[in-house]
Amino acid sequence: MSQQRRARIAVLGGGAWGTALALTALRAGHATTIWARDPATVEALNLRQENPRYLPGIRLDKGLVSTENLAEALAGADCILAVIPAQTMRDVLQEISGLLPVGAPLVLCAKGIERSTGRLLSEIAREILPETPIAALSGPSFATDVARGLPTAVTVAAQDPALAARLAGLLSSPSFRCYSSTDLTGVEIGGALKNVLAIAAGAVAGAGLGASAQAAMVTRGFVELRRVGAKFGADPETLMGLSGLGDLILTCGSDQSRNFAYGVALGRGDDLSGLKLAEGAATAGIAARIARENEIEAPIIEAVDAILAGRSTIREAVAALMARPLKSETDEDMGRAT
Ligand SMILES: NC(=O)C1=CN([C@@H]2O[C@H](COP(=O)(O)OP(=O)(O)OC[C@H]3O[C@@H](n4cnc5c(N)ncnc54)[C@H](O)[C@@H]3O)[C@@H](O)[C@H]2O)C=CC1
Ligand SMILES: O=C(CO)COP(=O)(O)O
Repeated sequence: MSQQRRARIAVLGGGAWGTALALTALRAGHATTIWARDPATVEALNLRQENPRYLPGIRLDKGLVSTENLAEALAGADCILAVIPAQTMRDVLQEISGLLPVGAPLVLCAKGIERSTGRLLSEIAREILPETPIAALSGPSFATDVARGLPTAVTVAAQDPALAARLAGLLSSPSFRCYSSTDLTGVEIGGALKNVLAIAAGAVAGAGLGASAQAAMVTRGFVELRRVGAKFGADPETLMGLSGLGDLILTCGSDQSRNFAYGVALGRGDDLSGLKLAEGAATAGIAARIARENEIEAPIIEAVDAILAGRSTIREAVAALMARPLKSETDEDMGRAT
């Protein structure tokens, strides 16, 4: 679908990804307002075309508007992008309930599972905003790459195919290509779990266990992602796409990934305080619990949880993974087999 008319886009969150997505919306020709709660960020965005706290060193395009006032950001919006950390999504959705223009879709752009409930972000959104059309945007996309206008492709998913296609058209621009999907669950699961697996891959790298171990960890981690996805009813093809395998490839091998960097620090035994947002650290525990409760074999996700909770060291976890009973590589309980 081609690009659509000039719309009003409200972006909730003035962090790295919120700013980058606001730039894509602007470049797609839309009037774009960022709601940020930090006054210094609002001022920097409005007056200096920069976001020194979250996107240092990147000069932003002219035309972005930012406000601390939620009602002002949402007034007249045709589409809202929610770009705050997954664990804060519920609070922010509660704050915006009552302020949303009727019929305007909400696009969830965070990657995670709610730690306290095990809910996907779309489930939380439906619970709090039952009248609002819900979508999700996910895929391999570092904020700095997107902000710099480097070519990027993502998936925009909504259960309603017309909505998914409309949003993909709305948000696409020459450097930002959105594919549409109706597999909202699959797109969300891929984005949430790849963060946990990026921590695992980073930990292997940080502990100096070698590139071969890292490749094995990512590959077997992907098997776990597909198993969990199958349980949630995700389409296996979605998980092979941008929001699953694509994002896993990106984040499991690049220091640009905050989750990978978090894993590297973990593997080296460095101090973890002061590191940037690593959503996988918040999702690991609940993902492991979901796997256990549904009798899904997910030893890597469980190992990340155990390491983060201090129940295991990385070397113990890797030794345990290597000592698991031998089995067929393809004899798996996944979408393909169920
Ligand atoms: N940075 C990236 O390259 C990408 C990030 N994402 C996802 O986007 C989400 C946000 O990530 P980033 O923007 O990169 O994080 P960030 O750490 O750069 O920014 C987070 C923003 O959320 C705000 N925030 C935090 N708690 C809040 C609350 N309770 N109420 C309102 N605002 C709050 C912060 O003030 C900040 O503006 C995450 O789920 C991440 O996985 C997805 C794709 C790419
Ligand atoms: O999700 C991302 C890229 O697609 C960003 O990854 P990190 O949150 O690990 O930096």
